[in-house]
Amino acid sequence: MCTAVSYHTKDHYFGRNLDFECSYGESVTITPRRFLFSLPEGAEFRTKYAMIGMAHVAEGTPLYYDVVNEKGLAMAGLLFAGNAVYQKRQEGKDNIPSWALLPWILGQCETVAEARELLERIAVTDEPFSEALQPSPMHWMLADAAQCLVIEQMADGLHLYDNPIGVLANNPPFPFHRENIRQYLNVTADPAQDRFSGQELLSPFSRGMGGFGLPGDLSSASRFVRAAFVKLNSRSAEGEKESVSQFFHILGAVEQQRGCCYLGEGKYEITIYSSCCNLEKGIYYYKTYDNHSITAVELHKENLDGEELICYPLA
Ligand SMILES: C[C@H](CCC(=O)NCCS(=O)(=O)O)[C@H]1CC[C@H]2[C@@H]3CC[C@@H]4C[C@H](O)CC[C@]4(C)[C@H]3C[C@H](O)[C@]12C
Repeated sequence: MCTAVSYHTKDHYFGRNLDFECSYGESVTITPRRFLFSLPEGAEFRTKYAMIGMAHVAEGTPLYYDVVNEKGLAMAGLLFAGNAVYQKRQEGKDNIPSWALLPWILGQCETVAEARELLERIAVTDEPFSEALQPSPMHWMLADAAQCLVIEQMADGLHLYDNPIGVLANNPPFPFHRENIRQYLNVTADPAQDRFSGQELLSPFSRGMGGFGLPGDLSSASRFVRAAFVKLNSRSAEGEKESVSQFFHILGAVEQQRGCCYLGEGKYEITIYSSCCNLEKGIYYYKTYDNHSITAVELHKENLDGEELICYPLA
């Protein structure tokens, strides 16, 4: 499971929890401008914008999980098992394998609006990165300071959904989450009132009872609602420190503690890392399951016109 969030104070923030039973060997990875990506069938593309995010680097290629570019456009991939159906190569389309979608979009777009145009011409193909790295079934959240979009490549085509809530989890498809959240309209951060009898017969015995009914479990439908409630009610000061701190608290509302989600064979799903990126400043903050100190890597402190990927192993 995973949860992605976009959040605004004075600046704009984007990040995610990566929930899984094992790590793939990832590092904070900076791709400089004009980096060459090789695609199947001898195709290739060169990026225009530098980017920073969490990636597994294979054969010199960054395979991003979540990433932001120097223009403040951010994107994250979340598992979408059984619903993602990638396409065969198509004549007259930009054939982009699922593993290359993030750098394809962030390498050349400044905004969600620009990305939308690229996506009209794209076929997200089922070509694997390698024999060992087969395509993961994913859907994606894409955001800039102004907009948020969900991208789902399914059997019936490519779907783009405006996402004013600015949250994404896993299955089912986004329209389910958009409907499901409407069941929670009565949940409030305000003190509970006796709507039950309508005559002040009953009174709350605790603070927080206005939130009664907010789902507490780890299913993706529940994480979507809980992350949305916490994010939409979130109050923090405008500064960088307060905003980043608050952002990690939003993600903390949907984090996974080892033991609570059993997968069989002695395996448990946990929040492997949580990330938060300042879109304006290009700073990538993260913490891991066993290191709760926040580590930051700054895009603009690196040479973005270099040739090589820059990788920071996780602290
Ligand atoms: C497992 C993670 C999602 C966690 C998640 O969402 N868990 C919900 C489970 S549930 O939905 O609740 O059941 C996802 C998120 C990003 C993925 C990598 C993306 C690049 C690359 C793409 C290649 O094609 C295959 C290898 C590759 C390294 C990928 C491995 C793996 O797939 C990663 C880490």
